[in-house]
Amino acid sequence: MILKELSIINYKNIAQAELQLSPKINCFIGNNGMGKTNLLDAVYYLSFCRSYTNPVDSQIIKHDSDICMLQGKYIFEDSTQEEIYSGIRRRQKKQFKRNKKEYERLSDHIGLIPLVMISPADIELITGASEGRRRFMDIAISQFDKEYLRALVRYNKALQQRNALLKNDEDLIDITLLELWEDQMVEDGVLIYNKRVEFIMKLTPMFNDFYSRVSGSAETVSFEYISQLNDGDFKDKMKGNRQRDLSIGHTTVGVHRDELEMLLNGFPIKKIGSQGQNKTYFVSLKLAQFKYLLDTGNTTPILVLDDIFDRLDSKRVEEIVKLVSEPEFGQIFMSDTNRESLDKILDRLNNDSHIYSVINGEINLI
Ligand SMILES: Nc1ncnc2c1ncn2[C@@H]1O[C@H](COP(=O)(O)OP(=O)(O)OP(=O)(O)O)[C@@H](O)[C@H]1O
Repeated sequence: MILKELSIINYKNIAQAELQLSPKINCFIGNNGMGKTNLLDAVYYLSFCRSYTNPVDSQIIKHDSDICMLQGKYIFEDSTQEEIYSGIRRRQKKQFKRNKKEYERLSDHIGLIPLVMISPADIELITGASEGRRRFMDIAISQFDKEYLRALVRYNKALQQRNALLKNDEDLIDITLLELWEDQMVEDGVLIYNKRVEFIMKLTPMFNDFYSRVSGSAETVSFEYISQLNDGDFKDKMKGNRQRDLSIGHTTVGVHRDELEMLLNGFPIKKIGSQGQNKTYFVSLKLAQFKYLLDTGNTTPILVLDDIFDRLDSKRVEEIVKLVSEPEFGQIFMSDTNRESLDKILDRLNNDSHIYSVINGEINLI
């Protein structure tokens, strides 16, 4: 599937843009702070109903405006078209429409326009808290598995409710209600766990393959899915921890505590990775996510590469360029600050490409 036309009004510093996009490569060039990431973020928004960089909708509306609008026209492999619209007003519920019809739930949209974004902010996957690594799994799986997304929404709600009960005085807690939320958490938690196990199992060889191709096999990498559900029954654990949870005031067992341990040459990459190795790691992880989505879904996802070549040596850049120019990669959006380096990359890609300049939020085809 490709994004054929994109219209933007008041998205961050982009006051207005109307773009007819290339089905293959779209490059956005400009100096720092000009709006390249904002443009790529708008493309991301139309897939996920939220910004990649800022979860607060009111902050994505251009500073001096009250309304922001995004519209994308997509064409699928079987020639069907989808028109996706989002309107965001300050202090109002956002509108999100598919072919002029408003979604009842935003989660219904997730997966329709699969997309993988690779950005410098992904360093958080390595250096940040475990929440970011769980979100990586959740976003990746939710794009092709509605059952997973629904279970995740129910699990999080049940967790919130259980935690709210646990904050009460122990004598005042309604145990029947507590058990009700626990049963819900167990039912959905087991489903989430099983799907995460399967996802990681299939993702691992793809990740290893990408990493060794990009790095020229210079390092060995791995990751491990760590969950309290790896051993023992979740229901028993939940019951066994109840007294402890009551005294602490929150739930200490469940898939909301899962972790993805990332290793480089057998050591935690968080502690020993160089900037280039970290970048190679998360780029390979995201490329593996792309491949997984491609193999699982029924349309080629959009790939968005925000400023990813910085801090990589020329050999690694060349390998990534070679990889994404393979036919299985479909439409690509990328940004860079340097026209010369981008030209070299495009020469090698030898593809149908559009190059745009981005200056203070104005976007023009060069
Ligand atoms: N809601 C908003 N309204 C107006 N401008 C905004 C808003 N949010 C962010 N900006 C502006 O957008 C600019 C940042 O744009 P962006 O992150 O896209 O830059 P970039 O071209 O990717 O730069 P870099 O090369 O440094 O990554 C900043 O000048 C910032 O002030």
